[in-house]
Amino acid sequence: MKNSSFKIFILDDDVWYSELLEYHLSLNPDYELKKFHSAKDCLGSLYERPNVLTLDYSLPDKNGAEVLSKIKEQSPDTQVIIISGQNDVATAVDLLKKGAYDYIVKDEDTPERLWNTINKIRENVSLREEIDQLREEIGQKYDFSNFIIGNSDAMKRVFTMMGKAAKTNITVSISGETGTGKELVAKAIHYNSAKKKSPYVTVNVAAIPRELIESELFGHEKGAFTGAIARRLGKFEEANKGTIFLDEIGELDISLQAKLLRVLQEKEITRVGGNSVVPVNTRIIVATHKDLAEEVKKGNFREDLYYRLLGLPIHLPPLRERGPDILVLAKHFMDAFAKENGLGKMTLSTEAQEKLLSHAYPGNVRELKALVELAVVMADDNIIMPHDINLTVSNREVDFLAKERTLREYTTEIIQRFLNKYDHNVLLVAEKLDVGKSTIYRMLQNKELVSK
Ligand SMILES: Nc1ncnc2c1ncn2[C@@H]1O[C@H](COP(=O)(O)OP(=O)(O)OP(=O)(O)O)[C@@H](O)[C@H]1O
Repeated sequence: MKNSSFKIFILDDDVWYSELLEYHLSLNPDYELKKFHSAKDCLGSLYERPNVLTLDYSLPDKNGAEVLSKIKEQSPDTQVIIISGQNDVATAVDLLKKGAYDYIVKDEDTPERLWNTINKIRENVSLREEIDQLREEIGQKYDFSNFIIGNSDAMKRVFTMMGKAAKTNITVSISGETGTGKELVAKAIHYNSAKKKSPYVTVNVAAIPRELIESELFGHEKGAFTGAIARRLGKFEEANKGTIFLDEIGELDISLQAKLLRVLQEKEITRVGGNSVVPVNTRIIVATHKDLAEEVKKGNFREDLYYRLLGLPIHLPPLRERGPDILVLAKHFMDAFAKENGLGKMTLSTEAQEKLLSHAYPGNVRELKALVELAVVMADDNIIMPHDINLTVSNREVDFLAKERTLREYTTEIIQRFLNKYDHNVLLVAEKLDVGKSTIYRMLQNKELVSK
């Protein structure tokens, strides 16, 4: 039990009787007992929040029902047990309706009955505490700052947007390069929202063959097509009252885009091969690594659907723009992997840190995680050295040049990489690259570069 001490107030103007109750209850050393002989004194001490209060119904200074309502007002969690000289059923029913926990008539069995009732209350209190604690633990598990790592300004902005998204049911569109954590963000929004106890269903639009996607999303009736041997519910129905996460939404076939738009507008679906409409109440989160606005311009994505889905946009910056987060994440993955594999405490050498900072991470966080895990396996003496980090899998120069950019974009990227590498020491970076420090300051001010 979490609270070993359990506070009980005994309110009875009969001094002898209250001492009798006190004597019986004091047999349990966990009970902290206090006696009061007037309603006024007792009500004045309610700030101590007793767990239980035994209330003599006929007090000289106040009627029992009145005292009960004051207690419920001032200390709603206190359980009140009425102790009455008379067996008056109508009064008992009335008091129980007003929130009393039990009504006990004074006779030779009273102490015994009181003892049992209090034990029952105590059990309930400890169960409630346990439930509260479990709820808190679940909340913490999904509290995004615990499992989405990042202290950079860019990630702080993402956390702020996530907080706003979690408070309402607004549609959320998450953009960002591959491996930046889009799916992680979607999940965290769901588990921090009011829908957290309802289903969270993921559909990777790109992974489902074109001819199956409609039935996957909206379900089908028996005999709708060859092979449809039974009715099957679609992901939208599965996610009813919860959240559906449509990953890679940019890959949705244009013919299905119209159907999805209709579902969003009407808030109902029709299963493939069916006639009846099924209402759905699902929060939608979509993600894409594509620039959807660009896809709209190219005619690959419907403009009306684009605006429907845009909702609250959250952009996940590429890892190379998160500055010091690279090392924070690397250490997180290193510790987690070492712990999972019982390898003891690992250290990342300064040279290894420099090597990690100088890489561009086209695969973003996913790539960093894989690199670090391999490095932990390769490391001798629990220290990761530069040669344990295998960057050849994705040659950084090739990556850097693969995507054609303007000279200005290259310049920005180079300065950003140097800033990351040299702990955002502007003077040092200006010296190393032989550019004016005011150029760097100006670019930081214009948010072309990301500061720490
Ligand atoms: N900020 C972060 N903190 C901790 N782990 C992260 C973070 N971002 C991403 N990850 C981890 O990196 C991996 C890739 O993340 P995720 O699958 O969410 O990316 P994604 O953007 O959805 O990728 P894709 O575009 O390929 O679907 C996962 O293992 C995820 O747990």
